[in-house]
Amino acid sequence: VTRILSSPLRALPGPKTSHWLYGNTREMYNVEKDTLSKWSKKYGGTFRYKSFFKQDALFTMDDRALNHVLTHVNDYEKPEQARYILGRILGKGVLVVEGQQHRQQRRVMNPGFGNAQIRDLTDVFFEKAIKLRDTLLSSVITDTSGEAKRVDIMPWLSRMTLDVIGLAGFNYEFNALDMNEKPNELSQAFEATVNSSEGLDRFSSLQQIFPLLRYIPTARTRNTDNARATMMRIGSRLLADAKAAVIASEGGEKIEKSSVQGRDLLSLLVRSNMATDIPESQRLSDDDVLAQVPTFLVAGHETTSTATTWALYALTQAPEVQQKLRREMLEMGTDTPSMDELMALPYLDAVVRETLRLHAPVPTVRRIAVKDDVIPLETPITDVDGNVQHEIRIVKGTPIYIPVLEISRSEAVWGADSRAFRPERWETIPEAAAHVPGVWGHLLCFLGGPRACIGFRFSLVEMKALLFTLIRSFEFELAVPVNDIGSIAKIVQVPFVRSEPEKQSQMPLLIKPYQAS
Ligand code: HEM
Repeated sequence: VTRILSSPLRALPGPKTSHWLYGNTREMYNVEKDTLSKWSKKYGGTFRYKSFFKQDALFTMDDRALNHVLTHVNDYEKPEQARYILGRILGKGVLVVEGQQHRQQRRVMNPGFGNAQIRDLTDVFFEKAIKLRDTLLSSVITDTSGEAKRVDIMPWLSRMTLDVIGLAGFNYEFNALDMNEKPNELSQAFEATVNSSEGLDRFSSLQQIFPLLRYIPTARTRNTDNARATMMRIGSRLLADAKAAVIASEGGEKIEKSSVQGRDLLSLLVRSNMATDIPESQRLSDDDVLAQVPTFLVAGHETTSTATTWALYALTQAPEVQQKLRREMLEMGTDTPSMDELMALPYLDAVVRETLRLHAPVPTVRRIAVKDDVIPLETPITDVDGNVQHEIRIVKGTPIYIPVLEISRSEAVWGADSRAFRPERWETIPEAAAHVPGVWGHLLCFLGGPRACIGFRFSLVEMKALLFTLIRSFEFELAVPVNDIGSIAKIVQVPFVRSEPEKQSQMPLLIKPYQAS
């Protein structure tokens, strides 16, 4: 109560509270209602909202404020509820830990995600993209009459990125694209954990808010525990393999070039952890290394497949862009360009940027202030008493809401047509976008600062390999009227069909093989 009465945010403009327990949080996550855009027009880019139990919280789109929050990682941590849910699935992986532990993990992991390491994985991206293309051609679009076929592309892209993260992440074959294979043990375990955190029921939501309730076991928690045990068992085997391969290669044994072993993220992590420039005290324990296996799965699988799903959707709505992109890529006389050739295609690059600007898979990020602080502002605000404020005082425990997607769709930054899909806009980047504190592309889709997405290069090359392969081989149209497509916030923001809500997420496309005229 004292926190509510003494909150320095009380003088900031902001919406009324709609619920004693949830505050404004439920409206904020309802993407369909476009609430954030309405509120930022009404109250400005920085305003107060109410979090759980009507606690004052800060929403900000201000570059300077965001830069402050994202770079002071010791003062702004992930909310405990988010860490609790992720931690139950991942253990103490890099997505979950904070402070010294996080710095230590990032230090050992960073070398695995460099340009050279991703270059070495490009053949895996193409192998699986081509496998997807061939499976679609041979088993899904079997009609030879040239008629387009309706296909929900989401599960296909999801299988492709699962296969990629398995192989490139820890040298494991999921064979998710194999029509004849049953889902294997690891993919079943992974599905079980994701399903148990998706669409949380009321009791699980309450467990997040009231930690004591977490001690009450439910069917959901038991499922998660079982699935986690399976992931850990298989992960331990993969870790042992990775260690053996690294030791063998240090001993001069040659690893066959066609094998992924030794190039996958887990092996690179093991190698970096053994490197002589890492002091003994800074090395990761086996448990810490193991926790990165489900971390890679959660962080690197649906994110990239969802982004690619939205890219295909956007291309169906801009047929001239789809054609121009296809022309650029067909000019390259190979199915498997090198990473450098792929990354040098200018229009493909603009299409990927424009997709991640309009359809950032992670639309919001939240943080909690762990101490009292003063946040500087680029754009001063006028509070409800008429005072102009150049900085904002906040107290320990204040939630901060970073509206990743709202910022990249903002008219103030991207102009009056900010909600239109127009890759050409990337030829001249507006001045207002230059200061967005993101690690990539003047966007916050991969966040910024020391906790920015470690896998952003990995996902960009993977996404481009997918688009390169699919757009050269197929023509895509939307199978339902465009107004029927909505989006819904799950772990990532996914599309669904409004007239078929029971099917949850899907992206029905009409697909036919491309034939040059
Ligand atoms: C389009 C695809 C992707 C998007 C949009 C994306 C987005 C993000 C975002 C927004 C964060 C910050 C989350 C937060 O701090 O609250 C993040 C963190 C992370 N991402 Fe990605 N990601 C993508 C692909 C990948 C891939 C392919 C991998 C791994 C192979 C990956 C691994 C990670 C990891 C390990 C973190 C935690 C980093 C840390 O806390 O230090 N991501 N990602």
